[in-house]
Amino acid sequence: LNMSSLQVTEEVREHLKSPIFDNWQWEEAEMLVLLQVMYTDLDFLTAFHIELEVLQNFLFEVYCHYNSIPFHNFQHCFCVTQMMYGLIWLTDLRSKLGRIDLLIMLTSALCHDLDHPGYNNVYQINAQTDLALRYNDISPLENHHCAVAFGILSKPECNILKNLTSEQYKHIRGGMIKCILATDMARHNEILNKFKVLQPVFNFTNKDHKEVLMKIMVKVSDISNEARPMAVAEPWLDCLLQEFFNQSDTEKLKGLPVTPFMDRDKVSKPSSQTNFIRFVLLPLFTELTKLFPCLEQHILEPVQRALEYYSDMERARKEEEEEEGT
Ligand SMILES: COc1ccc(NC(=O)[C@H](C)Nc2nc3c(cnn3-c3ccccc3C)c(=O)[nH]2)cc1
Ligand SMILES: [Zn+2]
Repeated sequence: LNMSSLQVTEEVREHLKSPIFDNWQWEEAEMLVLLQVMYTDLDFLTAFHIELEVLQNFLFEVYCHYNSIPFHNFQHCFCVTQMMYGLIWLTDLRSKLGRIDLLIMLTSALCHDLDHPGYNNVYQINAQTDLALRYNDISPLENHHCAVAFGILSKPECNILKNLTSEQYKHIRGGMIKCILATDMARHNEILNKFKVLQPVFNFTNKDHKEVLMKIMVKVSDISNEARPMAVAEPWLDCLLQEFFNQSDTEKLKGLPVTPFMDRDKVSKPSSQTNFIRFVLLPLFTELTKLFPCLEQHILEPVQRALEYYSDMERARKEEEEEEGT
């Protein structure tokens, strides 16, 4: 895999900074080069003395540790990292946070679902898997993703952090652990409520304020598919439901409890998505937009359009059912 082969045009570099970037147009090998562009364009290589070859080894090793499953695969990793990259430029975070915090956010996005098995925490705990056993039922997946990330970084040829001071390394390790563990949706309300308290009085020099914002930015990037054009977002929902249905099929086979919004006999795509957008996405994106008003047009409005799209679909389906019922 010759990473420097693909010459990235200026136009692609600019497009890479926008939330309308379409992942479905790109091969995985090209995505690896685009990830390399993100690290170089944010000046991480010069700032942290990262050798290009070590970055390429790191990115390739990350690529190898994502599994070929319907949703939580390397394409999802790329989307989340690309959204994080876009948000950093759109909000001009480079002028508000230190470069080391940007490195934490981008690398957390890149690593946040490493080696995801396609079965969520509820399954891990109910099925008493090795991961649930190892992590005592406490965010088993997110603990695993983070441990795999630092397993990769422990290899000298992949260690992009090797030329940092021990102070810097401690700060990055602590930040990545907090940000990756924050992607457990069971903690969604805990983290959003903390941000809601801080947002009106947000202080970019306050350590605790910055920590909550970094967690929110990784969370927003992680579940942001619906902020992309519908042609890009809708296939992601099909992939997600495929993975959820695989899990609920397995749970039924094993006699384990089945999560309602994962049950292929119960889930309707439009109604589950309207609920998700209304009760999870919009409150989260609205709060972040209060801190960065420029995000209104880039992520809030697309999500509001997505809500209308799925609400119309839901209404049409209901009318069809009523006609069939008569
Ligand atoms: C509070 O914890 C929750 C809340 C909602 C959901 N998921 C849903 O409501 C449904 C299945 N929809 C949904 N879920 C989504 C999306 C993006 N990521 N994502 C997702 C994927 C895996 C685990 C959790 C979530 C939220 C999306 O666009 N839609 C899953 C966990
Ligand atoms: Zn994810």
